[in-house]
Amino acid sequence: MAPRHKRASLQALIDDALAETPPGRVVWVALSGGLDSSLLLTLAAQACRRHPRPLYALHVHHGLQRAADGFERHCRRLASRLGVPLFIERVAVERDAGLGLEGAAREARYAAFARRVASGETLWLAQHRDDQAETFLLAALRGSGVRGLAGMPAEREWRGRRLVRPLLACSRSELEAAAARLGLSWIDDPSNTDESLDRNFLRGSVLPLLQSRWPQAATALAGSARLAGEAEQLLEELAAGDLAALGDDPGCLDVSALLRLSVPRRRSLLRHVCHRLGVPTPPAGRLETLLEQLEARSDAQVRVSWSGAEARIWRGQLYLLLPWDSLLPEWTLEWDGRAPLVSPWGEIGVGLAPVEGHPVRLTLKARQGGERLCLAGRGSRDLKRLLQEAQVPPWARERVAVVWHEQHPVAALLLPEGRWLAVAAGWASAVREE
Ligand SMILES: Nc1ncnc2c1ncn2[C@@H]1O[C@H](COP(=O)(O)OP(=O)(O)OP(=O)(O)O)[C@@H](O)[C@H]1O
Repeated sequence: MAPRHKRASLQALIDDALAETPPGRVVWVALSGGLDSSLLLTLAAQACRRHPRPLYALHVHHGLQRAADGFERHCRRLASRLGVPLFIERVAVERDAGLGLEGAAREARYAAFARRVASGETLWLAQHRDDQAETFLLAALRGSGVRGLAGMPAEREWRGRRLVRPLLACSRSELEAAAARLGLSWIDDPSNTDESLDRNFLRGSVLPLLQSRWPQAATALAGSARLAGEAEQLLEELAAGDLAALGDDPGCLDVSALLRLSVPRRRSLLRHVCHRLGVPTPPAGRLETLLEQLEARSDAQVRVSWSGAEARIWRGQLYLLLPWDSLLPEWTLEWDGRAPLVSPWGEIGVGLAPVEGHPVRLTLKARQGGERLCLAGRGSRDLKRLLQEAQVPPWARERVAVVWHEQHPVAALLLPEGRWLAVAAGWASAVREE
């Protein structure tokens, strides 16, 4: 959807957003029961009469406040009046996840969205311009760079789904006027007036004060968010180009090539690769530590971790990793070489069988040290040497499973990637082999 900066009727906005979804593809509306999403569902239902699409509403019941059942009742009434199938997802919000109650509720909500909305489908959210202005201010008050200041995109890919905010260009007062014209009812969330929460304080006290002096304040702040979004896109393009020049492998970057870039470009590239890999970006302090470590002696082994990810430097390469555990020394698994292999990190689609004859019983064990494999044309080889030859970094060697047939090691498999590192003579592996 091309971003709209000029005034357009609400109906035209919704029609445009709908036109982006091919006929037959499902559109979901995330319905909280508040004014904005009640209006969005109503307008979507009207638009779907003009341009038919399968339309569903999704309400997440957080169960956090007494009012929650009232939201659900309202959503049921509205959806049934509009003839839109409504799905209710009940979630348990993890209060102690260190995200604060609002953050934990958001996590639980998005997890519920991902459960219900299938890959390839579209989910509409009802945030509007004033929400965007608040998001911009919150980001500025945290000292964010352009990525944070860009606020919420009008649309984005999210885990294979499309997230769209068709009302992002509309002000709250436009939406209130439209809801009044349509005679809509909605439920006001009582927690929205609690100004101990930063967003509510901005909404209730700060923005009205700003607008009393600068009536266009919300429009201007949302406009700055849009410009920050464009700047961010340019930075992303630059980082993607830098990554391509470095070999296009986000998991492993050549440190000396990285050092030829300016410091801001290094920073931007590191954030970019974290995004590409789906690992959390390092907080500012950790990122600076990592940048300093890039200049450490090239033979030094470096490890910088942050919540949910870590970076290691080994032999002049920077690796960005999820903090995988090691295999426990006593770990063992029976396997027939054909069924999906259930590793401690999940199922892996690999296979192993004798070149001749029938599948046999195999046992996987954590590497103990001292294993030797008999390789075609090379004879008996120490697995440790083979791992060095395959350039398996030291931390990954803790995740090497050795496949045994009777008393003999016949293959070595890197988990959880499922990469074959060595396969003995007379055996054939399926999927990646090195
Ligand atoms: N419990 C929920 N179930 C489904 N969708 C939700 C829920 N809470 C929020 N959303 C979606 O996320 C958007 C932003 O949430 P936010 O909490 O800012 O809005 P709200 O003030 O609760 O609701 P509204 O935007 O409907 O007035 C909502 O517009 C709605 O599309």
